[in-house]
Amino acid sequence: MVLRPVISKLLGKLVVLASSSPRRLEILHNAGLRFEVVPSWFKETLDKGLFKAPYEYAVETAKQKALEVARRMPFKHLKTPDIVIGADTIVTVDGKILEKPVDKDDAYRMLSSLSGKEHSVFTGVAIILCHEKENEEVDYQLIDFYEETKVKFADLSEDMLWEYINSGEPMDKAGGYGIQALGGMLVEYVHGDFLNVVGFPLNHFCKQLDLIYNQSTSSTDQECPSVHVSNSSSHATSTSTQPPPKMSTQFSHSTSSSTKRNSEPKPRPNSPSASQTHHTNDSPSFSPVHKVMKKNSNSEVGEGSWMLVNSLSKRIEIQSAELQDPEKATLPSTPSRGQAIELNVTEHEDGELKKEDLEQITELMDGFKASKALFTASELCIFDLLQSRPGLDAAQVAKEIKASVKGTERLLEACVSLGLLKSKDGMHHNPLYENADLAVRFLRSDAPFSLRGYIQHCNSTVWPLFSHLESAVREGTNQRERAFGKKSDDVFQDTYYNSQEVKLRFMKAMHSIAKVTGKAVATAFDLSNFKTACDLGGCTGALAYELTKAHPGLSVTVFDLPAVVEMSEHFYPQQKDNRVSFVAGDFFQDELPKADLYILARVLHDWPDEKVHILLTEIADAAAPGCAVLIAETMLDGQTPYSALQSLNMLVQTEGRERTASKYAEMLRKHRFGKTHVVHTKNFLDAVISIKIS
Ligand SMILES: Cc1cn([C@H]2C[C@H](O)[C@@H](COP(=O)(O)OP(=O)(O)OP(=O)(O)O)O2)c(=O)[nH]c1=O
Repeated sequence: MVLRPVISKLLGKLVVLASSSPRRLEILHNAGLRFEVVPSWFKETLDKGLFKAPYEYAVETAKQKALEVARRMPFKHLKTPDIVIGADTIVTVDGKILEKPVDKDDAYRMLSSLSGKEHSVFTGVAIILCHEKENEEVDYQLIDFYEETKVKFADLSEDMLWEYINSGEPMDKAGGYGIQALGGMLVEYVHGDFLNVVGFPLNHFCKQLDLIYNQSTSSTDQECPSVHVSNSSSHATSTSTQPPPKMSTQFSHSTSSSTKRNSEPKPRPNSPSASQTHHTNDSPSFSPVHKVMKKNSNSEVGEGSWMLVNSLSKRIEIQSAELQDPEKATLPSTPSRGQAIELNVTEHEDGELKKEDLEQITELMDGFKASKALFTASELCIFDLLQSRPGLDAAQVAKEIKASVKGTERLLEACVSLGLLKSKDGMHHNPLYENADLAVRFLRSDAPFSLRGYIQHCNSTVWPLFSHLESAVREGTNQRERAFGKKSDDVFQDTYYNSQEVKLRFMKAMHSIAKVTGKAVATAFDLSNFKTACDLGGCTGALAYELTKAHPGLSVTVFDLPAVVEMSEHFYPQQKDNRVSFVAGDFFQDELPKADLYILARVLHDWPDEKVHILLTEIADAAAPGCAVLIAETMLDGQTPYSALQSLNMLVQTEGRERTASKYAEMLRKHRFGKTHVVHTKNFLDAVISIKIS
């Protein structure tokens, strides 16, 4: 069994499947592979128009899914994987690419277009071998391929179609069907790898692994070998980049155009055959990144390695530079950035820009309008009004909120466009409004996870501060004096010791975030070894109550400023959990309560490094060996806008910043904490725990 010899090569390696597909997980698990699952955050929005053949889109998407995880893990998970596997499955018919249907009508459209026809299913696969070097630089070896399987559907009646669609099965599957389940009833024949249709071409994958681990001339443990051109039924073109002088990053790259498994390899009309690829050494290749395949001087076609010069490698060069140290990453010269930026905007032959080309930039430019529409609707209590009285029209809403009909109408329509409200035709086509699911769950005041407090804080405090962002960038300081006329070196003394209304509003904001994130943080790690915890800056106790709920043997002391503690019972008047107590104090001034576990949730990001070290020194002095620190923050990962924008937020509001997990680990190490682990909770916050060593 070709996989058996390969498995032994993979044992002891950290293999990561960058996929949320249960089918892919099952296929690889059943084949005996042991791996971790880290779903990719890559948004599958590559412009299909940039690709000459459908499978190239699948291969590029698979690459980007795998690359995103390979880059993120050192930050988010504090570990570099050895191998990351990404995959993308698409269905093509009549030259169109069918991905997962967006709704039932889309599924109907897809399945109707497949009825009675033979179509192709392509799965692109990317394998990234990560070689971490002693100086923590990471060499990536990129191998990708695709597999095509032909599938023929029977003629499908309308009843059959809708019965299948209403089963719900189509919704998370490319082409809107699952051949391995009910969808099998639609299929007359399959030519090629069945598992490839389900989502992962296992056999082709095994052959690639065999090439990498059993046939390469040098072990992958030492350096990146070029992948040999295989003479099996697949054609493969091996290319490698000359590592850029300052980076040790190397890429070898093979794209194999697979033919049907049991047939003689033969070029197909819509895909490059090996000879075609070799001969097109200067035509723009099919990837959205305009690769120019240049044959280097001494290599013969098909034998040697090809010099791959493209903004893809430049873009990955930017990324691997970030891996070293985000603070020091310097982007290469503008041309490659220019190329990287042009990826999303294509000039068509006649020079006009198509709407979808501008969507991304328009969304960014309009983002602030969407936020302000949400904040305004929340301030005007529109979500609470429509929760108690759904089905009001604009005039009725305007009357209740004492606003103009004209303005209320515009605001309501904007909220509908943002998915916050729903509308349906009333009398004389007069729209009637009600809360959408998002509003019901997060925007009404009495929702269990209401974010209304945080939204009020954003509208009243963050928004005015962000309007001075340019000054904050120029000066490197928060903008409280410009926005509120108050010079404050201590945000909390200022917030908590001025008007009661400001103090309460801020606490409501912190409370709403803690309510939404509390359970994820409280359950991120097994805390059964700890009996007492001290939640420093624990505010209303929202996290403390989640901790005692999740860990029956744990008692939690919330340690916060006197002005906060006196207000905390306002948030839990009926609370009778005697394992949560409140102690007033200032963690920079006063002695910390003794505890086995010290918790810092959204605290350290408020302070500059030097203040963080003062606090960690206090904790290290109070904590005996074996005690722990649990930090809950959004970890900078160079990928998601949320953490980067949060760091801007800290710039305008405080003297603090967001940090990477590895930065927190490094700061903790200086205070004799080690064995640091991080969990990405898929919520606003990630959690880091570290044990006192001495
Ligand atoms: C055609 C076909 C697709 N599929 C599934 C496989 C994939 O899960 C899905 C195609 O969508 P993909 O985007 O390839 O994968 P995914 O979104 O499920 O997971 P991820 O992106 O995180 O890797 O369709 C079937 O399960 N059966 C089928 O017959």
